Amino acid sequence: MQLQLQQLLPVYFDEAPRHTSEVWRRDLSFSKGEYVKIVAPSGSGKTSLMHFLYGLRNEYSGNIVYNNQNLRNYSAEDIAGYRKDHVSIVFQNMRLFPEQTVFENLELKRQLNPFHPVEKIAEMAQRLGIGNKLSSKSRICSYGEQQRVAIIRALMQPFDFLLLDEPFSHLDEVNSQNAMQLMLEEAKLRNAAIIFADLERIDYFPYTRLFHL
Ligand SMILES: Nc1ncnc2c1ncn2[C@@H]1O[C@H](COP(=O)(O)OP(=O)(O)OP(=O)(O)O)[C@@H](O)[C@H]1O
Repeated sequence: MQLQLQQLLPVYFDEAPRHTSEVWRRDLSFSKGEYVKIVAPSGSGKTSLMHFLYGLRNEYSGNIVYNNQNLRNYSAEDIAGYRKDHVSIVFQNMRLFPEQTVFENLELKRQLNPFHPVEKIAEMAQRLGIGNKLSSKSRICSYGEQQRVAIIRALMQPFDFLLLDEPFSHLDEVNSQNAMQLMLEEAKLRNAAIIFADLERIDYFPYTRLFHL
């Protein structure tokens, strides 16, 4: 299982300033089991990159190739299958259903392609300190609580690659470390890779490769 970036560049970026990037306009290949840290100052295209890799947007030159298949050639059905089985994401802006409860947000995701039994939802919520929020509508949860829900939601499905777009922006150090530990355990269970994009280096992500965007 390989995810390849071939000379990738957002179409809305100027070419000139990008020569310093270790990601844009490069040929890179990520494999299952790798922990990849991408340090990305604000505005360097972190969210763009994550959305491209998730198959949400394709305003880029170059190619993204998953297991020798170019994402550009995927049908809508192929993209749905790619997201269901192979790649999961924690969005920077969470994207929960505001009128659904925390439990419903998680269970909706779980039912699409169950990797864990339903009991795991409460177990993970307890572990991240939001066990008492399961029956609250997600819109009334704090940003930090919503971020933990978004993290657990990403772990409800199978994946080979877990994409993290500033997943701890609303969390304190202790909560971030707990959530990181859970994601590492879940990645290990699947022998999956983690691609973690953030503004800065953080100590508690044991990356095996480091890139500056
Ligand atoms: N669809 C688009 N069309 C034109 N410009 C865009 C588009 N999407 C993003 N940009 C621009 O590209 C740059 C990078 O945006 P992006 O959201 O990827 O950055 P980021 O590194 O995630 O930033 P932040 O850390 O501040 O969230 C920004 O200047 C943004 O305005």
